[in-house]
Amino acid sequence: MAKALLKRKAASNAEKSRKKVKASHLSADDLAWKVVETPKEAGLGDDLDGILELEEVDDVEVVYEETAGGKVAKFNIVSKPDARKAKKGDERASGVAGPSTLPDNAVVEEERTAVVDEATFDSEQLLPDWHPYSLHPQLLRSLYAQKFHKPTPIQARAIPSALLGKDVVGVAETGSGKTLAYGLPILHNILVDNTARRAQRQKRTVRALILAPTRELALQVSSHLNATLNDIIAGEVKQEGEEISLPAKKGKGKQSAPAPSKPKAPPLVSVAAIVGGMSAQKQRRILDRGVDVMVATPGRLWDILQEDDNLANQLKNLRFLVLDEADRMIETGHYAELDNILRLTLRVAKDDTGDNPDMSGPEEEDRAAEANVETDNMQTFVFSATLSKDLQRNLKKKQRPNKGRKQTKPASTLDDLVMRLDFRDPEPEVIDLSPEGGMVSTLKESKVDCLMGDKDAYLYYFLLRYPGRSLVFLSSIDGIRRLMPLMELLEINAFPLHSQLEQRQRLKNLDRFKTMPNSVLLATDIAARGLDIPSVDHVVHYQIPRSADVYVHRNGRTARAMREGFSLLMCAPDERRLVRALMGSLNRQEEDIPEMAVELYMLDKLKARIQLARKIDNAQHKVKKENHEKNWLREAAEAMEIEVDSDMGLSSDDDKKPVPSKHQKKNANAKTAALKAELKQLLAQPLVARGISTRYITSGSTRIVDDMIAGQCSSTLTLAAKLRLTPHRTDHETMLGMKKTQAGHDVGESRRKKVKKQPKEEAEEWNGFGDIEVEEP
Ligand SMILES: Nc1ncnc2c1ncn2[C@@H]1O[C@H](COP(=O)(O)OP(=O)(O)OP(=O)(O)O)[C@@H](O)[C@H]1O
Repeated sequence: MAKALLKRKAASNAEKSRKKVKASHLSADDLAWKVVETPKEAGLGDDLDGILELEEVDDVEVVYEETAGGKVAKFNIVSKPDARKAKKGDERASGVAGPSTLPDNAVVEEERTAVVDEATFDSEQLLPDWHPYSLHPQLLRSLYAQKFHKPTPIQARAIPSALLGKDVVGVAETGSGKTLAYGLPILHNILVDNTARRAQRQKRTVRALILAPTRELALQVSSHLNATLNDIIAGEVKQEGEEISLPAKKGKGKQSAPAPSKPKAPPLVSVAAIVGGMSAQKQRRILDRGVDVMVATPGRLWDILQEDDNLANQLKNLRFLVLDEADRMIETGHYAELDNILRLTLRVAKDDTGDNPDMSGPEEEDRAAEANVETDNMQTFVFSATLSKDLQRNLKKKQRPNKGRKQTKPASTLDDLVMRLDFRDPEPEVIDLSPEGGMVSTLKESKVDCLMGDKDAYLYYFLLRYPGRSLVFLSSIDGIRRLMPLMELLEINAFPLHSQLEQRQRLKNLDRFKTMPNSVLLATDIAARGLDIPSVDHVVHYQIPRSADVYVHRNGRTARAMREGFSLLMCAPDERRLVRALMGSLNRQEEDIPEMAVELYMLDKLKARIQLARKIDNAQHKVKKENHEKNWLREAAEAMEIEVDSDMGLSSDDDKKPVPSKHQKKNANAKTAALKAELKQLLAQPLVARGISTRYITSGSTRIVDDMIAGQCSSTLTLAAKLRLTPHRTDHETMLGMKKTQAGHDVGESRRKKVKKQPKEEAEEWNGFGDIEVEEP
């Protein structure tokens, strides 16, 4: 600190001008303090118990703000110009490099894209692991730009087969890159094909249909594919025929006005998402313009298909059909729509005038071939992190039901669905890379046993104890509605995500969750599948998932693409049976999941806050509910031109209830306000771990800086004692006396002994996939 102050006083104007000062003012607590090492010569010894622990901070400029209460010190971080940028600047100034049209903040992109030059891009050298697939150069450049330097295991297995024209059923753990495993072969084929089509000025038709169970997943898949189509060549992001300057990074000052743009040429490959909750007209317009790859949810697509024969005809001639997360799709209540859509993709015998025949089954296929069935080369891809082993075996054995043979009852609706797909390939390639027990190796699982009524407190404890991005799964929308106001009252950044929210709101909440590093998404299982949110630190199962698959997919929102992740299962006594069953389906035991350590002393303190928040919520809820009912009644009565009080008799309930007088209302409001004030006070109090004195804390840390600037810290001891209050980097921000730790570090060992891991034959870089520790039965 002293260093910062001295620096400020010593800073010359010349020095200031060399530094780029950011305009944001920070408080002392926001600065990156580090402990000052005590010089040995001072003879103070090592064990000072923190009393003389000084902290300092570098590269901070102090500015004073005149306020009504007097002068207040604020701080600016001064960043030294980055050597690399400085060099660039020098070069520009000296005219060595030509003037750049890029904004300053695009320097990084400029460097990155410089090598992705269309003419000189050498995939053999730059992407040796991708090179053998001979993908379209546009895709290779994009993979390089996205830093996808090698294929993931599922991509390495699926892409070659798909490029050979085979049907593929791919099962691989969550976050393992399945989207591109099917996406790259599709885009490659269409890119090659479209170059020829464009030359012949042919109209676009849908050649790939990707069906996804939820709107969010469909939108995500479509943007993932679009990002892969973005051809990044030196200095610009370019979709074939389209020129866009690199987007400036968010929040980096003013952006220069866009240069007048040339009329946009259509992209070489067009990918569109057709999902519910968004303007159907707009989606129809997009379809009318022509789409190559359609990513859709079954419900909305079937709605459109019923009115659009042209589109239905296009789907009869698909080149690729994909079922992403097929197992979830049949659970979403859209089975009938899905079935109808899939019927359009069945092969039709040329002499067949009726409904589509069931062409599945090997015998039927042979007969069809003889009976002059229209041949086509549609490829079918089915991908999920969870597909039953039985289903995979049956697919291999080609035991698909057919008309002639006595049908054995399929094991599940999913088996039924997949078995009804009309694979053109007599032997679809079944690739199963799913790990034993369904869990990703970089995931740390844990469990906490608690009473049902204590789950709110445990959740609150967890969120405060381990700040980060936490995705909390609840089984019902009502549960989310109950928890949301509590979270708000407790000042937790929480957002809901469930099917009864408007689509716009769903996307907005998802976006907020994605962009805020310390936030909570309270979600139903619509968020369990496929969503690729970068850096979800924790998944919390507030309620036990209803099946093993759901458990796997929920957990799959964290620990993606080899990142570390953490999951917590909250288990009430009544739910233990479910947990045992859940683990049983995964061939595991309840003891396999280690217990999470909880600081019960801290938990008890939090319970007081929760109780108060519940009281406030109940009071507010009661008023809201009554108001809502009354308003509804009044509006209905007005619409019917009826007097509520007399004719409808609806007022009788109201009559029975004593109408609160103005005074009573005022009292109720005052009571809620008092409760809120009480909660606010509780929230403002530091949470202090057992055995820690609050002696220093109460003296307040924020004023220290002002004191120092005003020269009121006369003795070193006073200063040091006050400085002791500045939290150290490793100290927990809200729980004083506790260390900041990662959730995974506070988890005990699994109660089952682990067998020593066998040494692997060959170390792979992407080694988390399909690799799980073997445990004793
Ligand atoms: N070859 C690659 N190298 C590095 N990262 C990749 C590669 N391919 C895909 N990724 C990234 O990995 C992440 C997970 O990919 P994706 O969403 O396709 O996983 P998934 O297997 O479909 O997961 P889920 O089963 O949960 O749907 C994405 O952020 C994606 O950009």
